[in-house]
Amino acid sequence: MIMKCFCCDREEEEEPKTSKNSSSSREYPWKIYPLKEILHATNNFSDDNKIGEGGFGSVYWGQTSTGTEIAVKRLKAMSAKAEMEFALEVEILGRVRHKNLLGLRGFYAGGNERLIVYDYMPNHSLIAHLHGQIAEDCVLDWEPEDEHNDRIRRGNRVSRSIYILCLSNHK
Ligand SMILES: Nc1ncnc2c1ncn2[C@@H]1O[C@H](COP(=O)(O)OP(=O)(O)OP(=O)(O)O)[C@@H](O)[C@H]1O
Repeated sequence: MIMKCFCCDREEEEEPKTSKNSSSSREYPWKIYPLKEILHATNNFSDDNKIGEGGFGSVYWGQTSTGTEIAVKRLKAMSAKAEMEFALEVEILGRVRHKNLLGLRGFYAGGNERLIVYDYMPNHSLIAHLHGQIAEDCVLDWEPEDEHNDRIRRGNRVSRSIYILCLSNHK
């Protein structure tokens, strides 16, 4: 799934420095990570650091030497489909930058290893907020009471449509 919906209630933090490896025609705020740096940050992809599992690989929490928290997706098997997912994700997230979208910090590609480094999002995914314990604790009110609530309701409708789109793409 390319559209990454995380609930971002986060402070603005310093962007990673654009590396010499990044495109010179456009200043992308990502970098190509040395494998060593990612291994060090994730404690060699220790099971204790594992925070999730997706269709294409496992996601690990990590911390860089400067103390920045990161999430690293490690593609589990090299296949044409996985390679395509990797390329698309890096390409799209590398171009889009918004405080409510998951930020790409960089990637590593070498041998059979494909790693994508994101900002770590501690607030769980949109799906976790719409389902499960978090959803039970925080029920959205869909009923408009006044103009302000009506705007929120319309916003919720859009979010719902995006969510449904995400789900249908996910199948
Ligand atoms: N940047 C992140 N910060 C915190 N947790 C994350 C981050 N990225 C992924 N996760 C966790 O890892 C899980 C798996 O993420 P991943 O992106 O691999 O899967 P997905 O989007 O559900 O599926 P797909 O493989 O189809 O993209 C997420 O549900 C989430 O719990």
